[in-house]
Amino acid sequence: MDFSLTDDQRAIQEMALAFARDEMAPHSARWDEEKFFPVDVLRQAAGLGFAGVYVQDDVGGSGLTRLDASLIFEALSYGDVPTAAYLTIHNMASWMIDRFAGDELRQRYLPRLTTMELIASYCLTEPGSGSDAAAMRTTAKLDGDHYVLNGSKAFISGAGVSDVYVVMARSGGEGAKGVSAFVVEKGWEGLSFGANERKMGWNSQPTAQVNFDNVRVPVSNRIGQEGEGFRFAMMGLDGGRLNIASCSLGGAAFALDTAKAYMETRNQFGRPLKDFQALQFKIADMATDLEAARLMVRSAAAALDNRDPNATKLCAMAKRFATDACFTVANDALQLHGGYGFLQDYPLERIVRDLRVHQILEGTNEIMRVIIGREMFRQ
Ligand SMILES: CC(C)(COP(=O)(O)OP(=O)(O)OC[C@H]1O[C@@H](n2cnc3c(N)ncnc32)[C@H](O)[C@@H]1OP(=O)(O)O)[C@@H](O)C(=O)NCCC(=O)NCCSC(=O)C1=CCCCC1
Repeated sequence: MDFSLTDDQRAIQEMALAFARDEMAPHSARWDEEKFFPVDVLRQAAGLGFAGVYVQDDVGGSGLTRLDASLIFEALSYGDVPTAAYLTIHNMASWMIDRFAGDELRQRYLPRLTTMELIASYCLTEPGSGSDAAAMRTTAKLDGDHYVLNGSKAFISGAGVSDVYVVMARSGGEGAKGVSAFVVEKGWEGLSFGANERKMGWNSQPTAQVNFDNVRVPVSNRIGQEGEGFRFAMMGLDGGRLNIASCSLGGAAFALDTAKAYMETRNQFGRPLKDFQALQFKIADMATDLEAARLMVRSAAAALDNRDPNATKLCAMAKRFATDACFTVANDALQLHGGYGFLQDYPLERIVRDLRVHQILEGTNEIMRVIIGREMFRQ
C-alpha cells in the first residue's frame, strides 16, 4: 500500500492550507464569538473548486477523489473547523444530486451549487428520529405533478440561510424503503425555519429546525426513484463521515502545533515545558494518535474511491476513531496550556468545543459501532 501523496495532491493540499491560513484562521475567533456565518469566504473557497470537490466537471465540479477531498477538508479545518465542516455538508448534498438525480435536475442546480451562488443543506434528522433515521415522520404525499411535504427536520446546518435543501421524506410505507429524497428551495410556500440553536461550538454556522407545512415540491425535484431516498442518504453519509473525520484531523493538527509552540516558550521550574519528559511523552502520544487517525481516514477514502465493498465499514471506523482521537488531542493541547488553555484569549478551548460535536453528528460514535458490528457479521 502506497500512502505517499502525488505532486497534484500536495499542490491541492498546499492551496487549501494557504487559504486556511490567509482567509480563515485570522477570523475564526471572531466568527465563533459573533456567531458569524462567513458566506463570502465560503464563496471564495468555491472559487478554488472546494464547493463541488467530488462533483463531476460537466456541471462545474472539480471531479476530484474522496482522498483529495479529505486532504482539502483537513487543510481548511486547520484554519476554522466549522467553516470547513460547512463546506463538507454542501459537498455532500451537492454530490447526492450529482450522483443520483437525472440530468435535468443536475443541470438546474449544480452549476450554481459548485460556485456557491446557491448554498445547500442536508435534511435527514427529525426531532423524534436521530440515530434511528428510518423512523422519520416527515411525509411526502403525491398530489398530481407535485409532492406535498409535511413535518420537521432538526439540527439542520445552514437552515434559513441555505437556498437548497436535500430532504428525505416518507413517500411510501414504513421503514427505510418508504423514504424518497427531494430538492426543496427556500422561498417555497410553507417552508419555514426555527430559531438559531444556541450551541457549545460550531458557532460560525447556523443550525435550526426546518418546517414543512404543505410545501408543494414538483415531482421533477425528486432525486432518483421513489423509495431510494434512505439508501442515497446513507451513501451520502459514508462520505460525510469521512469528511467530518478529516475536519477533526485539521482541528487536532492545529491544536498539536499550538501546544508544541507554547511548550517551546513557556518556562516553569527554570526550563521550557518541552524539556520535561512527561510532557514530551504527552506530545508523542498526541502525534501518534493523530497519525493513526490520518492513516485510517486516508485508507477509508481510498476504499470509497475504489468502490471497495468494505467502504461503509471503513468510513464508520475512521469516523469513530478519528473524531475520538482528535478530540482527545485537542483536549490534551488545552491541558498543556494550563490555565491559559481555559481562556478564550487562546484558541484551544474553541477547538475543543468545535471538535466535541464530531463525536455526535453524522451518526453518533455509538451508531458507528453498530454499523461496524453489523458489517463484521455480514462478511
Ligand atoms: C445505520 C442505521 C443505524 C441503520 O438503519 P436501519 O437498520 O434502519 O437500516 P438498514 O437496514 O441498515 O438499511 C436500510 C436500507 O438502506 C441500505 N443502506 C444502509 N446503509 C447503506 C450504505 N451505507 N450504503 C448503501 N446502502 C445502505 C441497506 O442496504 C438497506 O437496503 P436493503 O434493505 O438492503 O435493500 C441508520 O439509521 C443510521 O445511519 N443512523 C444514524 C443516522 C445519522 O447518521 N444521522 C446523521 C444525520 S446528518 C448529521 O448529523 C449532520 C450534521 C451536520 C450537518 C450535516 C448533517
